[in-house]
Amino acid sequence: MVIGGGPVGENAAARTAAGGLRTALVEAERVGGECSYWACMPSKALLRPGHALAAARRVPGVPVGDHLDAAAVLRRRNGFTSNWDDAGQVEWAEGAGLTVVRGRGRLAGERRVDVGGRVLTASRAVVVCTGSVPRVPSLPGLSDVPHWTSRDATSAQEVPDSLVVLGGGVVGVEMAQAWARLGSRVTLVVSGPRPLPKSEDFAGDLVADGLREDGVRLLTGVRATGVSTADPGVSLALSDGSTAEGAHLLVATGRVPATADLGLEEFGFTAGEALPVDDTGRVSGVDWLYAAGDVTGRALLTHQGKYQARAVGTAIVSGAVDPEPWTAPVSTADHTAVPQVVFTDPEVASVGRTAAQAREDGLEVRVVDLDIAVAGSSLHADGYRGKARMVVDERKRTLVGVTFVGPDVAEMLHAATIAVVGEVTVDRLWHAVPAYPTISEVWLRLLEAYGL
Ligand SMILES: Cc1cc2nc3c(=O)[nH]c(=O)nc-3n(C[C@H](O)[C@H](O)[C@H](O)COP(=O)(O)OP(=O)(O)OC[C@H]3O[C@@H](n4cnc5c(N)ncnc54)[C@H](O)[C@@H]3O)c2cc1C
Ligand SMILES: NC(=O)c1ccc[n+]([C@@H]2O[C@H](COP(=O)([O-])OP(=O)(O)OC[C@H]3O[C@@H](n4cnc5c(N)ncnc54)[C@H](O)[C@@H]3O)[C@@H](O)[C@H]2O)c1
Repeated sequence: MVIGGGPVGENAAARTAAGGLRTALVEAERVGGECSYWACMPSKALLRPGHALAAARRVPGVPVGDHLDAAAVLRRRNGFTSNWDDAGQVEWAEGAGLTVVRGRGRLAGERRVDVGGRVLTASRAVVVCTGSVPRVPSLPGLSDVPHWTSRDATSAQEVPDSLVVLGGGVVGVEMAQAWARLGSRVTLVVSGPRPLPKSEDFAGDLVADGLREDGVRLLTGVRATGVSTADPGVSLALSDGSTAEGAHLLVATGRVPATADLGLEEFGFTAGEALPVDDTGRVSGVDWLYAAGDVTGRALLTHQGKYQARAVGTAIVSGAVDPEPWTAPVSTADHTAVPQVVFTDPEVASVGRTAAQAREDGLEVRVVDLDIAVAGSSLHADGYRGKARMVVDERKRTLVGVTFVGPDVAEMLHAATIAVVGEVTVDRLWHAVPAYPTISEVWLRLLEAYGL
């Protein structure tokens, strides 16, 4: 039985059903989860038209207007969320052999789950895939002032006249750019020197430049100290004594695992904390309980959660005990090879460790940095600006991290992921010849700069 029918729960359930186990999928809101209705899909649908317009403007000879048709963009976004109707996803789940149970699941003893007073019992395992919820910072006034979370920012049916975004993580930068390009006056408040603090510094700097070019007022190095209502909207007091005002305030300060009200305390776990799991997804100390996705806090990304779900499903079906790393029931890549794309313009596409993380991990590291300036990039856009970094483990001569920043670099990421996961040596990579004239020729330049 799977609690939580987001992308991760769906995948865990489909895997056990395909393995021949009768599988129930318990979902409290919409089958498809946060990703389909208030996260990945609508946010990317809001961003894509702005990227297409910017791309066309960078190539002389393409006749384009100077602004987006916001109503058409919002209509297309509504289509990607099926107007927040999960009938299609339920149909898919039933087609995959799952029994969809509507309601909020709560553990009610060993292998038992209470859904609205009805207790279901799993013969083999229960998998918790309940995702995460927005982290609400303790900010004076915040609880009294209506504000947006990522749900509002991805589902708004009108372009706000102005928007203050608190938090310069992935949600903050993506939503700041999406709404700025749709015509909103956006202020982004970031406590550090640049947005995207978990990425390489140059990534945050280039994204900051992109946001400023789109008219975003970027305030760095300031903390929010309080929130109050203003006419119209919201006023955010800042640590330098100034204020940021807007029609709406988006609080984008991270997420916490959705482990509250799940009956986990009875098994020794703390509500609000991530469920500790091994690499097969088995929850520490409870041999019939598994978890995958955001609720584990391992990597808050749809693709990585789905990878964990495939491992969990395989582990449950096969009953494998202590399987080897890099086998199907084990999500080994979570530790060192997680890919992510930040869908801003410029995009940030990265996998594995940043240079700083690799050094912290005690690796003997060599870093190669380059501007992305090859025939493919100059053909792609006039004035193409981008950077690439390759982090090499000098002992093994393999890549442990790669970051590309620039327009349309997302599709270059999977090659880097294969190199990191496959521990391909730079000497063998030399023989992976990039096609001319593509942006991927930067791979050849990186290897030449390394000394090959
Ligand atoms: C704005 C935004 C944009 C994002 N964009 C991307 C992106 O582009 N790419 C990417 O990889 N990641 C992205 N993410 C992250 C991604 O959304 C999550 O990593 C992903 O949704 C996690 O999937 P999940 O199934 O673990 O959880 P969720 O998608 O949160 O699904 C959990 C499900 O469990 C249900 N549930 C919770 N408690 C119970 C209960 N007790 N009983 C029954 N059901 C319950 C919920 O209703 C929900 O449907 C984004 C996140 C945000 C906020
Ligand atoms: N394209 C994608 O893959 C994508 C897009 C959106 C979200 N996500 C994932 O969803 C998760 C949630 O995203 P997120 O942006 O909410 O979280 P995040 O952890 O990426 O960023 C939150 C940011 O808020 C800042 N912050 C925290 N408290 C603050 C405060 N009081 N004042 C000011 N700043 C504060 C943090 O320093 C951090 O930079 C992330 O793990 C992210 O990877 C992925």
